[in-house]
Amino acid sequence: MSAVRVQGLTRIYPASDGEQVRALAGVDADFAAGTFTAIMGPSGSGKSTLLQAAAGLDRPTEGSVWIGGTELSRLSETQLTKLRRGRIGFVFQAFNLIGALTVEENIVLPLRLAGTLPDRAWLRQVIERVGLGDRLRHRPSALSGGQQQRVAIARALASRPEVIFCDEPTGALDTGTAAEVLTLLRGVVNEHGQTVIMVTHDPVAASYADRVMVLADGRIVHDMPQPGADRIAEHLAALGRRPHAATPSAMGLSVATAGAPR
Ligand SMILES: Nc1ncnc2c1ncn2[C@@H]1O[C@H](COP(=O)(O)OP(=O)(O)OP(=O)(O)O)[C@@H](O)[C@H]1O
Repeated sequence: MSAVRVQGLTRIYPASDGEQVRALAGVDADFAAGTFTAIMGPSGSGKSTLLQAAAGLDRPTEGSVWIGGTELSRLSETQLTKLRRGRIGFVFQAFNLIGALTVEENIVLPLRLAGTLPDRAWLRQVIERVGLGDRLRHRPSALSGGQQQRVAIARALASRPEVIFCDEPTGALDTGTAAEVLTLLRGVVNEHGQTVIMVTHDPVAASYADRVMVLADGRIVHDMPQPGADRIAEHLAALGRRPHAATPSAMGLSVATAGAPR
């Protein structure tokens, strides 16, 4: 069963010089329920655009997106908002927590916005999983970066969504804290059967996934079962050597030495 499917996904942006930017050029992909996928590729290859379209945050120029059995282009803006609040979770690099609210209030905010009552037993599990039970009354500013990202993950999980989309969730974290956050995402897939789709530049982060998809120029150029951090880095470095492709430094390449515990 697919948690997310995209077909013929094309996104064209108007550019300031009157030209057009083809950020996605007909992407087909199927993300099975209960799997963890990393989306990688050079800067400007279309990763965030793919994530935004697949998550219903942006409407594609052409093509279709399904979340479970629901095709997004058939939905009104109100229906799309409802679907995003109930069936999708988001985690961003910049945490995006509300400073005036406590940790607990941040976690339940999407449920309040959706006007739904929290499933108390599920929330307890989520809070226990992210290890923030003793921080619920704190403001986000009193927490470390890793703890703030764990609040953001708990918030993404609060509605018990089918899919969690993450855009560079460890981009602002040090290596050790990043490993904790990635282990948490891995556990969400292994133990709760949720689906995680994560954009990352980091081969070590990608090595926590079941599958690695690499984009270049708005197309999928590699789609492989977890090959390990070293192989991922090699694939990315090879892409960087192609004519006209982004340089390895623009890809934020780091030399990967460690694989991830699964
Ligand atoms: N709102 C926009 N308006 C115009 N062009 C855009 C817009 N958003 C993205 N683009 C262009 O679309 C292409 C793909 O951008 P996207 O952000 O998806 O790439 P990315 O792979 O996520 O890059 P990065 O790794 O640097 O975040 C780029 O050429 C970018 O400049």
